[in-house]
Amino acid sequence: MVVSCFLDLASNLSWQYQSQIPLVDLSKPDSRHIIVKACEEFGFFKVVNHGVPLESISELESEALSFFSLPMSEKEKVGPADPFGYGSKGIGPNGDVGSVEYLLLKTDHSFNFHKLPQTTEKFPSAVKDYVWAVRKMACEILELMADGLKIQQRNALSKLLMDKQSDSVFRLNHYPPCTELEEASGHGGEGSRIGFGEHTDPQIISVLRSNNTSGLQISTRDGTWISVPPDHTSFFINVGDSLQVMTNGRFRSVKHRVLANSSRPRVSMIYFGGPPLSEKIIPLPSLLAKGKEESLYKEFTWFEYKRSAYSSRLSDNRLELFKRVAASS
Ligand SMILES: C=C1C[C@]23C[C@@]1(O)CC[C@H]2[C@@]12CC[C@H](O)[C@@](C)(C(=O)O1)[C@H]2[C@@H]3C(=O)O
Ligand SMILES: O=C(O)CCC(=O)C(=O)O
Ligand SMILES: [Fe+2]
Repeated sequence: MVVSCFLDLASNLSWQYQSQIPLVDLSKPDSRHIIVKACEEFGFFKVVNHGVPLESISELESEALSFFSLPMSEKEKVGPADPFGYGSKGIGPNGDVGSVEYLLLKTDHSFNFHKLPQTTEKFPSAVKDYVWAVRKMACEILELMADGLKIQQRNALSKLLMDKQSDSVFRLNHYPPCTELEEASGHGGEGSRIGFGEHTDPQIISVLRSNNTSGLQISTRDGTWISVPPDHTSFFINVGDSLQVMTNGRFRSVKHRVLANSSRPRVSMIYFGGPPLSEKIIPLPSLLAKGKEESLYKEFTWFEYKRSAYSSRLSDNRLELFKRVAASS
């Protein structure tokens, strides 16, 4: 009986990996095991049967497209991104650039949309509904992770996103299409036009959804880049640096990037679930309790990690600074 359950799970897992990207069906009872395996191996997986209403997704996509098609002078009224607001090409404060324009928002709805024209009047409520639904799904996934890791307190991770003080962020990215001229001049080849340079996300969990345009790639453990086939009806989950620390390195934060080589525009919407600023980012006690395992990381708060992240370049390994130096035996 035990053996047959194990075989069922194993054959199920190999099926899940056929497209290289782990696939999690949230309606299936075994999803917690697939989530844990995917977070250990890739720090990344695709989610179907997620329960986020399709109307709320398409409503936001159409509002985002209307925003990005406004004249530059209108978009600049809610810029520059410092870090919140509209930004074009420049990513973060330290000189990183990409073929992308974006709108970066706090999830507390404090962003001032009033400077935008009347045509965008439905934009704030579309963001609000979408963020609410996606946060709910992110919490469900974090609870399945806790189950899969056999952590007794199911909400040990999700409570951080539900906290009123949660420091979560929402980002809309627009990658303009590659022009015929660029394609003719040899652009469009592997790595030639960076939309968003390689990086890991600093938070706990990121929930990404894009239109049907390709571009997203993830790095595997051995450093190979694999392209993520786009699927506008699904979500993609990234393990962030904070979750890597909270699982004491058992889950890995995934390195990813976007190549903007397509002749069609790419629009993506990403919810970055973060803890309150004062939260200590330390391994979950039950993951350390069993054996002699010690934390691989120094103790720090989310505020300290974020401050350090914002003084780093996009591709820096930000966790390196927070690693404990192993005691020599
Ligand atoms: C270069 C940078 C942009 C970033 C802040 C940073 O200094 C390093 C982390 C970057 C990142 C990556 C994930 C998210 O897109 C983001 C909003 C975040 O929290 O960390 C961005 C930051 C940004 O664009 O402000
Ligand atoms: O736009 C995308 O598909 C990914 C962007 C990203 O990784 C980010 O905004 O952190
Ligand atoms: Fe990212």
